[in-house]
Amino acid sequence: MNKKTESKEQKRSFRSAIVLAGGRGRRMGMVEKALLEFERKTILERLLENLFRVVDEVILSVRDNSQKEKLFPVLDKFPDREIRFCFDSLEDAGPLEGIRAGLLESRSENSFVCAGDMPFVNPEIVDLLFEKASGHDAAIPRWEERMFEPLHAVYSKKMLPEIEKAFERGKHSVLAPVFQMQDVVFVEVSEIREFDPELRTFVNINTVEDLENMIGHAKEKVGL
Ligand SMILES: Nc1nc2c(ncn2[C@@H]2O[C@H](COP(=O)(O)OP(=O)(O)OP(=O)(O)O)[C@@H](O)[C@H]2O)c(=O)[nH]1
Ligand SMILES: [Mg+2]
Repeated sequence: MNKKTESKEQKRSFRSAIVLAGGRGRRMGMVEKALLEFERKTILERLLENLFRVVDEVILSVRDNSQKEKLFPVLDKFPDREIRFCFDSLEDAGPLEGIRAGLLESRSENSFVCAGDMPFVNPEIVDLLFEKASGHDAAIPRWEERMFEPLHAVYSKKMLPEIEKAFERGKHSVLAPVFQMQDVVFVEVSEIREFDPELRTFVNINTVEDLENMIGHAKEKVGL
């Protein structure tokens, strides 16, 4: 680490990331997507390596204890890092429930939230989103009018009461509480492209085809 990076890190406040991993991976055939491996590393390990360049703790948002046990071995790869688990209260309520559990567990006012099936999350973009969110309720990438990346965004704890209200109204979309918050910063994808021209940071793996497209022969390696 050079002096410039060191002084930048000293200045900033404690940062948390929440990795959503409580889904069932139905479109992939019920696999644990975070544990898919290519080039000898799981998606989760890659993601944690990238996140720990810019955050101080990571919360793995899982549905229950048996899922925690499956993901637990990844902690061995990060012996000096702060990694905790949180659990859904509502069963199969989707990513919004995972965000709620994560924000409750987070030690920071602002947390970067991403899906656990994103192998190429770019630390520079995470850094940018934290900077944009500072003093605001959230910072969310926006493609164009009403197209967003809500599972690659920074949220403050102010989202929590809005999540409660959304659930009370029977709304489970992540954007439902977002649009109720007063001070959300939208970060244009054109700005993100300056750091990540191919926007690999948003890549997520939903289907076997996604996996094949991304890593060519990975299909063989994971035995699908
Ligand atoms: N904690 C938690 N995370 C979830 C839940 N549902 C989805 N996620 C996570 O949210 C992210 C985005 O969800 P999807 O891409 O739909 O993943 P998925 O639900 O496993 O996949 P499908 O079953 O194919 O929809 C993934 O990282 C999931 O693991 C949930 O009920 N609880
Ligand atoms: Mg899903």
